[in-house]
Amino acid sequence: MPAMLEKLVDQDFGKISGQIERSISGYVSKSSAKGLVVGLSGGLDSSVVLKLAANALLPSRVLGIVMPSDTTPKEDVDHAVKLAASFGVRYHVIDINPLLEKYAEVLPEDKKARGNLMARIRMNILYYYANINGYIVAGTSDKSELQIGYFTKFGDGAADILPIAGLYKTQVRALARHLGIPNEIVEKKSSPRLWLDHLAEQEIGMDYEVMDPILYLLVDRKMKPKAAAKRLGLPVSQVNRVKGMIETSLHKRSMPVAVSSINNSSF
Ligand SMILES: Nc1ncnc2c1ncn2[C@@H]1O[C@H](COP(=O)(O)OP(=O)(O)OC[C@H]2O[C@@H]([n+]3cccc(C(=O)O)c3)[C@H](O)[C@@H]2O)[C@@H](O)[C@H]1O
Ligand SMILES: Nc1ncnc2c1ncn2[C@@H]1O[C@H](COP(=O)(O)OP(=O)(O)OP(=O)(O)O)[C@@H](O)[C@H]1O
Ligand SMILES: [Mg+2]
Repeated sequence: MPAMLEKLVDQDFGKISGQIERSISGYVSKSSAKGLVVGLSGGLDSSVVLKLAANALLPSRVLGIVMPSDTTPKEDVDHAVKLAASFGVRYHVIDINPLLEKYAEVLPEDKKARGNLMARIRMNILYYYANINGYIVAGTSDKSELQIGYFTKFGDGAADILPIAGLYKTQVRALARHLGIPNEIVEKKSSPRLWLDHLAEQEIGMDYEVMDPILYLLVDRKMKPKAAAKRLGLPVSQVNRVKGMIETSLHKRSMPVAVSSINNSSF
């Protein structure tokens, strides 16, 4: 394993999970929320968030929502349901296909927009359950996805708290092992499942094991691409590609821009 990647994943995950769990319970009590709701895909990130939430709060204050579509493999649903049941967390399974079909009756066809619509339908359902229970929504984005904008704006990117926002994908995988998440989930290739055969690393065009050290040097160490490339023994063009993804996705990590220039301070 390359040295920089080894450094990233060689962490005290007992300490890290404890810190995240205290942050979750601290925020939940400060916000007077009765609990947390999280979308369960049967993938790595949501499984880790579920476990951290169940550790941080009583499992009875955590609600998991499994929302398969026609592009969700059955084994993902099985993994999500089994995991929630093993933690004693309540869950609902809601098939979002009828909703997608209704949209398809009035919208033009587009593969990517339909995928993003899935993420936004799921967001609506999570907030519905947050509303009726007095809960808040736990998002599952990790630092890799957040920094390159690999999420649907106002879809899976919409949440009230982001428990694993400080951890790169490779670190989330290592944390999952520490937390005892089943191997069938830990070893699953990351996928948004927004269309058939959709794989994250394929769409991004880079493996997380290569991208995370680049992100670390650019984002945390604030290194210039040339220096980062030299440090990692990679072509500078590869580092620049990651830098480009960070820059073009800035709008996804910011509040909508108030383009009006009206200044009320003179009234
Ligand atoms: N400069 C700018 N300033 C302000 N807003 C800007 C903008 N550029 C685009 N936008 C807006 O952003 C929209 C594009 O963003 P968005 O709608 O998110 O769409 P987009 O970024 O094109 O697609 C979402 C990507 O995230 C991936 N994803 C989604 C969900 C989950 C996961 C996962 O890892 O599980 C991954 C998905 O596979 C896809 O590659 C534009 O239609 C426009 O409305
Ligand atoms: N079928 C689904 N049911 C419920 N929630 C879902 C479903 N698909 C996606 N989500 C929600 O959207 C989030 C983003 O998906 P994403 O694929 O990034 O995460 P993941 O599946 O948990 O992990 P990985 O990124 O490793 O695949 C999920 O963590 C989950 O909260
Ligand atoms: Mg996934």
